[in-house]
Amino acid sequence: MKKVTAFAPATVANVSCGFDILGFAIDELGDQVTVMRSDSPGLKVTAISGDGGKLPYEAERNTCSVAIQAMLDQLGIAQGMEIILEKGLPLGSGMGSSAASAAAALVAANALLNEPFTKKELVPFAMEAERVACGAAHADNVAPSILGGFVLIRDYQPLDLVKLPVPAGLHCTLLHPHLELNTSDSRSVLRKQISLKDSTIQSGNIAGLISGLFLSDFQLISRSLRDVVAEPSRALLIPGFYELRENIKAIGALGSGISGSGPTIFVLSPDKEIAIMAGKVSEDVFGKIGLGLDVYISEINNNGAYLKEEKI
Ligand SMILES: Nc1ncnc2c1ncn2[C@@H]1O[C@H](COP(=O)(O)OP(=O)(O)O)[C@@H](O)[C@H]1O
Ligand SMILES: N[C@@H](CCOP(=O)(O)O)C(=O)O
Repeated sequence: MKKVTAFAPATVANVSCGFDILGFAIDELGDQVTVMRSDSPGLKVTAISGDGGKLPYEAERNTCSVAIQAMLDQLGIAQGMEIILEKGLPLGSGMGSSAASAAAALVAANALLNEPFTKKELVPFAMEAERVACGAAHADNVAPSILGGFVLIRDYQPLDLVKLPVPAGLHCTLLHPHLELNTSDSRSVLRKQISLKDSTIQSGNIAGLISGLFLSDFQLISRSLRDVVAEPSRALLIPGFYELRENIKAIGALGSGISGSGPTIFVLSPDKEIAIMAGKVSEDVFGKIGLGLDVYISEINNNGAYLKEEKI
């Protein structure tokens, strides 16, 4: 096999109460990466589209090549490869953009090398790419982008990933106001210490959210979508955030929160109709503020990154 293309989806990290330890994958939106064997040594990013000319071509800085290099280092081989990135995700949006590039690159390169790794084993390589993109090797975007569904990172050392069930009917609305927030900047505004009281509240909510997913209990999910760790500092960077939350609750959505480090806001709904209504309500809120908005409606994507094309 000489050339492989893979797609990896956008993701919602944190899901309110799961800072750095929970994320889920979205349908359709994502990045596509083609990887080709090359006779010349090293990894070369040869084309990038859809990024407005903003992303780096240097192999040490692009998350596609950083992730593949980590994989090759583990295998102890020096296979040369050319990489083409088709960026489908907006940058600095909170939808796991750097993660989707790395996830697609890894799934393609793994296929090119006849699958030496399982999908789960690819996650640590993608985490190295996150370290380069935002300074922290967090897995709550890369794990769901590769594996699909809701993924819990029970521990980082050693990495312990748990795929969680997805209740039937659960829908997500992603509201992307036209602002750019860098993950590293949004991490720098976070408090370094939290109180015992906040730690108790956050633990109760993450346990409640995970129980709600297992029990398909929408009301329990709704009560648990609360974040006292990251949201209080980050919501200040997103105009309309709290007004939107009130309007969303009024239409019967389960709740809303910051997607990853923002500015995108995610809304979880028990069905598609409410998910669509959530988009309409948000257009009003952001229209009043004078901010452009993109709305995406999706079920939870339970499959994650996949191969699109292989050429012998
Ligand atoms: N393929 C890529 N290679 C290198 N940097 C990337 C790539 N894709 C996105 N980035 C950059 O990584 C940084 C962090 O992005 P990311 O963590 O994905 O933010 P978000 O998920 O909020 O869009 C951003 O500055 C973004 O431009
Ligand atoms: N847990 C991370 C998630 C960052 O997600 P992104 O999509 O904004 O990169 C954090 O909260 O910093």
